[in-house]
Amino acid sequence: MRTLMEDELFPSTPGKVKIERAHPINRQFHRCFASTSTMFLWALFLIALTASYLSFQSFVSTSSRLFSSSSSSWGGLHWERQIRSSASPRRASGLSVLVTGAAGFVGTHCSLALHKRGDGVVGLDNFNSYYDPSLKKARRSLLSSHSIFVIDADLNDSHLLSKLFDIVPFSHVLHLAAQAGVRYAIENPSSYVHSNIAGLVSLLEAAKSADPQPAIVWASSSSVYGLNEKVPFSESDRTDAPASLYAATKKAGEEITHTYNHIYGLSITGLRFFTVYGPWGRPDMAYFSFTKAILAGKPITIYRGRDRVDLARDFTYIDDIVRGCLASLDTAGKSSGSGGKKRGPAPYRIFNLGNTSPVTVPTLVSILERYLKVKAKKNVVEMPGNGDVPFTHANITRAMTELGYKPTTNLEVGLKKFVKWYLSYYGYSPRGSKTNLL
Ligand SMILES: O=C(O)[C@H]1O[C@H](OP(=O)(O)OP(=O)(O)OC[C@H]2O[C@@H](n3ccc(=O)[nH]c3=O)[C@H](O)[C@@H]2O)[C@H](O)[C@@H](O)[C@H]1O
Repeated sequence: MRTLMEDELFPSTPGKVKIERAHPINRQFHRCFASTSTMFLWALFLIALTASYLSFQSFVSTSSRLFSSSSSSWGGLHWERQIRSSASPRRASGLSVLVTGAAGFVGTHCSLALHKRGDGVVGLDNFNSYYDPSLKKARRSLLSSHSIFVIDADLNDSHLLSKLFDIVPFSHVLHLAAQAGVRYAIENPSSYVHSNIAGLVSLLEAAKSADPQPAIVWASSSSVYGLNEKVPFSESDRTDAPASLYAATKKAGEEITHTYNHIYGLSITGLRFFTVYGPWGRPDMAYFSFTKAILAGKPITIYRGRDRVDLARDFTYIDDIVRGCLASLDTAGKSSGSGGKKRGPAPYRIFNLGNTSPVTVPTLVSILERYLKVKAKKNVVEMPGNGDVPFTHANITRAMTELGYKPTTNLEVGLKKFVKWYLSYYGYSPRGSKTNLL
């Protein structure tokens, strides 16, 4: 449909317009008027373009503020000096590693282990409020007491990432930053897209353009096996039936990293973690939230599968996972490209990092009851259809062969260490009297 303005400017039938001989001054006036109105239209167009750009920018910065608990600030000579110093290895042929999600559970443990053996480590974390940020800040204090610098910024800040790779020729990235949690995806699906898809691509873009390109080791998840019924789960099993959006974004991550390996020659290692637990763990996970509730005398909800079958997980202790992560970094193989250009093929690997001995959820609860010396108030309900899977069980043959991975901590021993940490961190005295509530 033609608009009024079009009709005014471009008459449909020439015969409709009476052509008058105009006076020269009149003609000039008309020409001038015509060019002024064209300029006016262009000006309008440019204003509209600028306005939409500015509103897009403000949308981007608003959403990144929404996803991050604090506005990040970075830059300056002092800041760059801190980054360089933290990234410098203290041993010959040491690695220089950017750890994303460094104030997270696995990120903190890996950063400490890398630093301990003399590698350089720079951390990145957006300190979002998915779970208590004060725990993340406490982990950061632990890291800074070992001179490990953690930048407070979001993965989607591409300016920051490219600046970081300009300042430091990182040999490796250990990418652990993610929106975790299987069931929370029902409540906040976009947070999974923001971190696990957009954030991942933002990181890979920066890494592929870096010179040198780092090797990437990153956290996928056992959840990619979804409704797979073949046990134990092997890396070659099908992973095209995810049960949650979390699982789907991790599976997408495996495909996305594959394209960056294929097009740009980035060395990629994806690690499928199996329900990792331990000291400094995640408060949203069952072993942690059950501990809090049991000590507070509150009931816990235990999910049960179809036909009253108990759910089971291949719970894997944090120290075993850390060894698997470091072995992955050590054996990663170099990226083949530089500055965005592929120069040859690069490794693409996927490993299960599990414990190979699933334990049921009621057994987990009974171990906690024993260590906490408190009986749990149990509320057993049928597993809701919110993304959970009935069981997980890792085949770790590939990780054993190629990484020398060998888990050594069973759930009994691992939970004992967790409970000891929990009681001391949250201020419970040895005799059981609380000095500081959660
Ligand atoms: O391996 C993974 O890739 C994932 O592991 C972890 O997921 P899950 O294995 O689901 O761990 P977690 O929540 O501790 O529930 C454990 C069991 O307790 C059951 N469960 C849970 C809560 C509850 O209230 N009741 C209950 O019975 C529940 O049904 C389940 O059977 C990570 O959170 C996830 O980020 C991802 O890394």
